[in-house]
Amino acid sequence: MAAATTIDVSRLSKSFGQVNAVSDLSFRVEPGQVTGFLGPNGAGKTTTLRTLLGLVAPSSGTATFGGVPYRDLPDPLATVGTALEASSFHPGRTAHDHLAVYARSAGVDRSRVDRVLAQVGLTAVGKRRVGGFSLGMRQRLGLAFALLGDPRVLVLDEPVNGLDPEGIRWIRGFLQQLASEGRTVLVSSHLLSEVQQSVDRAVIISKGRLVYEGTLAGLETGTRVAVDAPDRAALLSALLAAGADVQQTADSLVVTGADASRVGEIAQHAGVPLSHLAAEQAGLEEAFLRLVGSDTPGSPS
Ligand SMILES: Nc1ncnc2c1ncn2[C@@H]1O[C@H](COP(=O)(O)OP(=O)(O)OP(=O)(O)O)[C@@H](O)[C@H]1O
Repeated sequence: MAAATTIDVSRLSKSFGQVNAVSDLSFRVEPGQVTGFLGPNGAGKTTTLRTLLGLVAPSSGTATFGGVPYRDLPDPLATVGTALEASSFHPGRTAHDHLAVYARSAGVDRSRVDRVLAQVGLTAVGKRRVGGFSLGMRQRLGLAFALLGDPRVLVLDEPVNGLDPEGIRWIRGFLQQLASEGRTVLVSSHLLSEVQQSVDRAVIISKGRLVYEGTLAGLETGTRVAVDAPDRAALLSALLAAGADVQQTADSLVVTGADASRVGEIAQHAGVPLSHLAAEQAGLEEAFLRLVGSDTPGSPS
């Protein structure tokens, strides 16, 4: 059995009535890296994370820590730290009290409270009521909460949401530090741009299904080829007949999923002389939007 420091999602499906929130989803998250769990709003990220943490029962499949469901972990707090909802703190309590109450009920040493407040940069405001905290401060408190049991695995739902640019810079270093200590760090976000500086690997889902798992660099190397011919219609039908994925722009045809030499070959085979053939690097954001579909809420159209 794999160690309880990996996250293993295997053939996971979850339906709410007619809605298939997650469909046959499989991926693995390894220690020592920050992994982004990405997809547009409604893609199924929260449902997956809630299933992983035993808060939602799967319709089928499993979501475990090295094969062990959350509820069966021998020492869950020392194994997994979670931050699922940044705003669910009682406004009348101080940050310190929140953590102290939780530490006591969980049997965590009280000295951890000051330690985690310092780790997330909240020492100076630890005695202030949470009701006056900004969203960014509540996000930091959520992270402190997740770290209380000094867990080997961190599952963080949208921790960057609401942070200002300085907060985003801070969390980047913070997450990388946790990963460099050998921890497993899974961070969800609906915006690639929010986390692209922070993550080493990405698991991308759309409409409940896996659309990409790998490094961000690998996502970026998806090349596209701009191609044109005096007889563009003949070129288009040759490419389509060869099964290429072709889009038409004002300037040329754009082929994805085939390299320039293959596109040249198709044209030559069809006897279509070319006027233009160039490989272009698709940008990260563009590759992401292509994977998740252009109906992403809030995405530039
Ligand atoms: N308890 C529920 N009852 C009914 N439908 C639900 C429930 N929870 C989630 N859904 C539906 O499942 C789908 C996936 O939702 P989910 O919250 O997992 O997506 P998400 O990727 O986390 O999105 P967001 O970033 O907006 O939280 C959506 O269509 C949502 O409306």
